Amino acid sequence: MRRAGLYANGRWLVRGIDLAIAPGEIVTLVGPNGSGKSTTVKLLLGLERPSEGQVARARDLRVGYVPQRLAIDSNLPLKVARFMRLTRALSHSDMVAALDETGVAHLTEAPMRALSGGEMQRVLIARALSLKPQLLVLDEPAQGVDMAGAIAIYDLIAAARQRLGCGVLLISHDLHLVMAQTDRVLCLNGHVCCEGTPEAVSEMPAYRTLFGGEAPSGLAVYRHQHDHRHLPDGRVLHSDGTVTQTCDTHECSHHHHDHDCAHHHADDQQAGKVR
Ligand SMILES: Nc1ncnc2c1ncn2[C@@H]1O[C@H](COP(=O)(O)OP(=O)(O)OP(=O)(O)O)[C@@H](O)[C@H]1O
Repeated sequence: MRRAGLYANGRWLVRGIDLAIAPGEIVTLVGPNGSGKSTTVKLLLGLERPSEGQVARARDLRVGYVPQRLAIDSNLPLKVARFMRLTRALSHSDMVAALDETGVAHLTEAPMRALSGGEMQRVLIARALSLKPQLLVLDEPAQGVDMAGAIAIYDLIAAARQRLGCGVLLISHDLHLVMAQTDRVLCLNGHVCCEGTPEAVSEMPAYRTLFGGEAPSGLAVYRHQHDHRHLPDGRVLHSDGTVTQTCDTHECSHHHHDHDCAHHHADDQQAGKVR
């Protein structure tokens, strides 16, 4: 989406949102309550029409969506197997494979209302994955799940991304946990207030102002080595000995942060964006 905004009930809910998700990329939206994360997702999925700007999706894009919560009538005797096939035809073996991928194949015959919070999330993710989505959208998938469970959920999302090569858009409040599995973070507060790799964003003043004490100080998620360093004259020395004028990473090249990109370019090499 380009410069997308939504105006409703006399105010802008979000404005000026630039967001693109590449196949195989995990993008996470973080931001305080009411900052427009769900609204951004609705715009992206076409559930809301932008009041300004553009939103475009690939034609016939298969989107797997994991909603924030599911209202199930607790009196309804709905089994997991039935729930998985409620809205679309799915062979038994595909259903079991999807449940197996998220570690809940043993619950196929269990009633939905008996599931724990973590099991419910895994069933919802399995249902989204059974579509073989090209884009997987998850609204707080580890909500109400303890820390070990949340880490496991983010790990299985990363594994699914690897297997399917799908793009992933996550909404999350688990700043520390989700960041280890994220290529790029957008911090929202009605607009995109900062953006970049998790390491870069966690150090940005705008992010730290928004999240205050909640913000992890210096993330322990340095998954990749710095592969280049900035020479005193501003040029960039790469690990293979070549020298270029700029680091030319995504986060350094395309936008308007008032930060010095030299400090914020840790790991775009993984995403194939360097040079
Ligand atoms: N259809 C709508 N009409 C008017 N206002 C809306 C509508 N949908 C959401 N809002 C308002 O827009 C703002 C952003 O809401 P949104 O749900 O996108 O935030 P969020 O970042 O997802 O919040 P949370 O973390 O609490 O889920 C809120 O103030 C909300 O009350």
